[in-house]
Amino acid sequence: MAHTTTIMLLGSGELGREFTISAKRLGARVIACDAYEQAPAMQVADAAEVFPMLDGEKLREAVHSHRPDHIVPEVEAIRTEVLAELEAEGFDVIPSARAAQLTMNRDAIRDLASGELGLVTSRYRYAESIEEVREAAAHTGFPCVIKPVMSSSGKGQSKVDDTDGLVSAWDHACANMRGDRARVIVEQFIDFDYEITLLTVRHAGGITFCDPIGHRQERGDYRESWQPAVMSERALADAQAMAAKVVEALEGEGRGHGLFGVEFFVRGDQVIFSELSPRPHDTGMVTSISQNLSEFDLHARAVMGLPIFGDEPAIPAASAVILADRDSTDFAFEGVADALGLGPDVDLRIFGKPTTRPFRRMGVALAVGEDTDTARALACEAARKVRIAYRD
Ligand SMILES: Nc1ncnc2c1ncn2[C@@H]1O[C@H](COP(=O)(O)OP(=O)(O)OP(=O)(O)O)[C@@H](O)[C@H]1O
Ligand SMILES: NCC(=O)N[C@@H]1O[C@H](COP(=O)([O-])[O-])[C@@H](O)[C@H]1O
Ligand SMILES: [Mg+2]
Repeated sequence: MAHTTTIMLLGSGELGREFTISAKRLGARVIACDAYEQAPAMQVADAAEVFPMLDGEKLREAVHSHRPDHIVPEVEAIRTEVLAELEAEGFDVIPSARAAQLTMNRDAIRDLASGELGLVTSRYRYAESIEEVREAAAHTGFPCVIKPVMSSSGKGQSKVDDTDGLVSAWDHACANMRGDRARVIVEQFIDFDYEITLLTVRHAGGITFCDPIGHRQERGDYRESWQPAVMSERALADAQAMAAKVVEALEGEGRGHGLFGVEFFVRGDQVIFSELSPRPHDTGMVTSISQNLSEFDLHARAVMGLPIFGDEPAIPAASAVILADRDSTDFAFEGVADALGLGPDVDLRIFGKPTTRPFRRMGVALAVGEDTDTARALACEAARKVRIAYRD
């Protein structure tokens, strides 16, 4: 009997919104979940459920009531023990409950990558008190980077130049961590030449890679990304081999299918593994303009078990973020016409988040160009033209 694929999306931000559009184009029904109403993906989904993704009871209840064919995590902070239970009951968690569990905790994924798989990473140590932070920093040396083991988008992260900075970095991490575990990773600061995200798709036909995406981060959060990033053949081959290894290791009891954003630092020909998302990556929003099938289309195909033929060559393109700078519940976007008026090589995605806060990502400008430098300049110019007009 014909059957409509139902997908339950856990987290409904900008990445989920684009994924929902891709999945719906292929005939899926999408139920978007997040902690607040009118989240970006909810505005384009078939149905919505509002509850905190860390509330295990509510999560179980929502899954049991909708009985989705696929459960697609969109944020990192999810009650992952419940995902493991649901997987054991026969639900398909994308890419697997193991992947969600390991990547939610920096210590778990780092132990796997560095310890079990032997990938090159920065020197690191964990700490659960200021005394342990001091010992860890003595091990990594200065400068070092301190991050809560549970956080994303740079929350609670600081770069520390000498022992004087350790107390405030520890306090900042504790104040901005997620969950109830006061635990940080202290990492050697890598003075990289550039950093990349390697979108890696694991699907029924095997593993395929997108062209590498270069990006620039501020405060641990991305500001601009571009594709294809120039890399030596050797560095690219090493990054691909490391990405394939870590992605394979995340399969667990699930199918392990989906798109992953694998992050690397590159210094000369040396490739250093940083972390990965078992889902579309924010820096990968550029693929909405650079690739025939975007990272969202590829994730939707991999989730739904649909054909993926191989590499998706990118044309030179870039993305630049549009950030809010204060709290507001009543605002509008100005300058959209000016941004789009820059020419046919420019496009925008306005996410439709119902409220702003300082540094919250509200939209992204996209551009193509003769080369990535031209595309970057154009995307940044377009992003600057879009302004948020606050009315409260
Ligand atoms: N050890 C390091 N050395 C140099 N730079 C680093 C290091 N760790 C992090 N950074 C910088 O901070 C950025 C964010 O770090 P990371 O990806 O670990 O944070 P995150 O909170 O997981 O972000 P997201 O969830 O958006 O991926 C990196 O992309 C890089 O620019
Ligand atoms: N680096 C992870 C990332 O970019 N995640 C994206 O941001 C949303 C949360 O945004 P918000 O904090 O503005 O609600 C998430 O739902 C996801 O789409
Ligand atoms: Mg990251």
